[in-house]
Amino acid sequence: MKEIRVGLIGFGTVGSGLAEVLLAQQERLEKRSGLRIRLAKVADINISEMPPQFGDVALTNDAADLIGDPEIDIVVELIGGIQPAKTFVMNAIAAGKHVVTANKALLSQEGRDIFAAAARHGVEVGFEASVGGGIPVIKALREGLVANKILSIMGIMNGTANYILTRMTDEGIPFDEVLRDAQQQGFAEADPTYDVEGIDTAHKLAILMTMAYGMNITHNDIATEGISRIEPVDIEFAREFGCRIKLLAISRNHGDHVEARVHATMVPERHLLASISGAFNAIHFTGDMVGNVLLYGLGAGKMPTGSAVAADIVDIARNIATGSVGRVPPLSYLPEEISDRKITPMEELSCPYYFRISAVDKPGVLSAVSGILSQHDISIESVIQKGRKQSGPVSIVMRTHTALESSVSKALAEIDALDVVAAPTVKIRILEEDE
Ligand SMILES: NC(=O)C1=CN([C@@H]2O[C@H](COP(=O)(O)OP(=O)(O)OC[C@H]3O[C@@H](n4cnc5c(N)ncnc54)[C@H](OP(=O)(O)O)[C@@H]3O)[C@@H](O)[C@H]2O)C=CC1
Ligand SMILES: N[C@@H](CC=O)C(=O)O
Ligand code: NA
Repeated sequence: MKEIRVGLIGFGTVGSGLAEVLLAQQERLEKRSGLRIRLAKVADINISEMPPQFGDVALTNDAADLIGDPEIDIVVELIGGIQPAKTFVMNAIAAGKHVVTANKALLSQEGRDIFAAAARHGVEVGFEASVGGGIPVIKALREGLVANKILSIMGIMNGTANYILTRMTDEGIPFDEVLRDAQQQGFAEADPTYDVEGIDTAHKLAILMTMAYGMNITHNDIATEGISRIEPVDIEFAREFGCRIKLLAISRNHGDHVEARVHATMVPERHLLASISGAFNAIHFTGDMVGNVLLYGLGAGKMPTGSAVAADIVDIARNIATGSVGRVPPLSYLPEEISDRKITPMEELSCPYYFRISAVDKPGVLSAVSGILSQHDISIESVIQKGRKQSGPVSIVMRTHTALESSVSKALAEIDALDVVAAPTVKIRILEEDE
């Protein structure tokens, strides 16, 4: 049986998960591929000894030693971050090795260089684990939906943020405590700001948009807000409005321009995405031929992500064995067909909004606020003002009808400048039930 040798850089959460998947599924993979896929070498800066079940796997602390090893066919990068990950990936490609990575930060920022180098050197780059963890979303988009114009992408793409919001909503656990728990479970990024500020979701949306629309885009082109300003009180008010708060990635293809945004969103309880809990992700595509497709599964964690990395390794191993390397373009479109597209300015977005205004409880405040909103053509659907306080600000909560983002920004700047307003207004966009 032909053997394909894998070299793994980074034996952390996902790296050790991959090693366990390859060991546990060795026979199954042989039956399915006719190949022996062997983890031959691991490079990790801090590990001095491999766990006993991986006793026959060589260990080094120097990634260069693994990349330069002529025995290795596929180099798997699982250290995360931009550098030295990019150097390792580029050196592996230059050495004629195929590469698999779960590193969405790297691909969304440096993907152009990496895919161009891979094409020049005739090697493959697998990145299934970079979006949706264990969910086969990359393969579904690239191969299953190849006969569709993709009209929209919408989803929950960060397990940590969804885990935090779910436990805050269902169990009332404070933000910091749930974040620590997500870190202990290995869901969070090395810098968890990426998870809670929406940056990781923007990395993933950029990768999907490149593949869906054949466009050049990095996460820097995506309007991004996170969940760090969401307080338990917002979760309570969302419940009163019949919604749950989710961190959504939203992109719509308008032909000559495309929408791309990541932000906390109030999702009506009857919407499919409202029921996605914990570290689960759900990614919804609309294709012009197929209609709606929803992919659901664990978006983070050792074994699900290890399973996605293993799937890429098997794909590449099969291509090596059958002499069909490069059969499927990694980004779905031929490289020369990937072009620049205009991104819709955020100011042109229209949707209903939730505002939580912290104001001193004095007569006339509500009319001052409504006056400003009406001057900017923003009409209020409902208002909640709870209790009266002797001192300190109270929350005035409003749900608006559909309003233009640029008008909302101007109105909130005026509202926040009022003497009676004590803190910047919290704004959350609301998804409509049929979106
Ligand atoms: N965790 C998850 O659920 C998911 C993670 N990903 C992505 O997978 C990648 C890996 O994440 P994860 O496994 O969680 O990260 P971890 O931090 O758990 O693992 C990274 C490992 O790489 C080691 N390392 C760091 N620098 C080097 C180096 N220069 N040479 C060799 N080894 C090095 C680290 O050592 P040390 O700890 O000492 O720094 C650590 O053991 C990231 O790109 C992440 O975004 C994708 C999907 C899901
Ligand atoms: N930190 C990420 C890991 C997977 O991509 C997440 O929480 O989703
Ligand atoms: Na995936």
